[in-house]
Amino acid sequence: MADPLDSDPILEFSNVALGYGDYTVLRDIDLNVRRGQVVAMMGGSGSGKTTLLRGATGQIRPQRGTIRAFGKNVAEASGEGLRELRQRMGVLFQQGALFTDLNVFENVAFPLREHTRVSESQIMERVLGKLDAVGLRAAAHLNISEISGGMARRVALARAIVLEPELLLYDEPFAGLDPISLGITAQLIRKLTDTLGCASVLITHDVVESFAIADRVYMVGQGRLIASGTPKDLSESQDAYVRQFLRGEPDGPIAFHYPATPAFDKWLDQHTGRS
Ligand SMILES: Nc1ncnc2c1ncn2[C@@H]1O[C@H](COP(=O)(O)OP(=O)(O)OP(=O)(O)O)[C@@H](O)[C@H]1O
Repeated sequence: MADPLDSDPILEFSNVALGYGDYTVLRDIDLNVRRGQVVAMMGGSGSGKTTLLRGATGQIRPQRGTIRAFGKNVAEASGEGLRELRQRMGVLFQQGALFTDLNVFENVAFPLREHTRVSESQIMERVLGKLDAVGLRAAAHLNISEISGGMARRVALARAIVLEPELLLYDEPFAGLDPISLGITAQLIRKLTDTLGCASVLITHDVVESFAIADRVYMVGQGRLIASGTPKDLSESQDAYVRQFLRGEPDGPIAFHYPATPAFDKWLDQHTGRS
């Protein structure tokens, strides 16, 4: 197999700043994700992980720099171009919002019915194939109210991969899972990345599970990229932020207090009459 490092990046951030209005959440971000890789984006609460994901999908435009997906500038894509880019990405949100009025099979079939014109027999084959990949082939007929939270996560995963995306983006895939479901989900993400030959980006707090499957880890904090490398590189890092995060220590450079912003100062002025 070709070395994935020789291939063009599927997702690439070059000197990117991202934020909302005139508030910059993250600056100077350089990262890339290649075919076959599982990449974990880590950082404390509010450090900007979801903001990175929004940048990758084109939901927000960078304040500076360039974000490319499949070689195309995401910020310049609109209309049909953006739809096409998004079809090549499977996004799995934390609340995998399944349609409760559809059964498991129809939930997974939904993107195929919506975006393709494949025949019913092909839909049957593809949907059962994807449900099989997540271990839920025999749950196809169940209603959403009849499945557990962990199973719902896997149904959402089957739905995210049914169009065979080249890039899978997961927002907190391990949040709220019991230890067994957590391990299963992590191994599933690794296996699907390998068998589909896609790339997976995980936004996560979970050090143990993501380090077990990631090829590369990016850690954000204090408004920038704090560290990047293999899980081993990060485990051996002497950086105080990285060490505090990995060890879950309460004391260190990761601030407990949410930082004051110009928007907060303005709000406070308006509400206290402070000038
Ligand atoms: N739509 C928005 N408008 C303005 N500010 C926002 C918006 N969404 C997020 N932010 C701010 O951006 C910063 C980063 O938020 P983000 O959701 O990216 O963090 P996160 O690392 O994903 O956090 P968590 O792990 O707690 O989900 C926070 O300060 C947040 O208040």
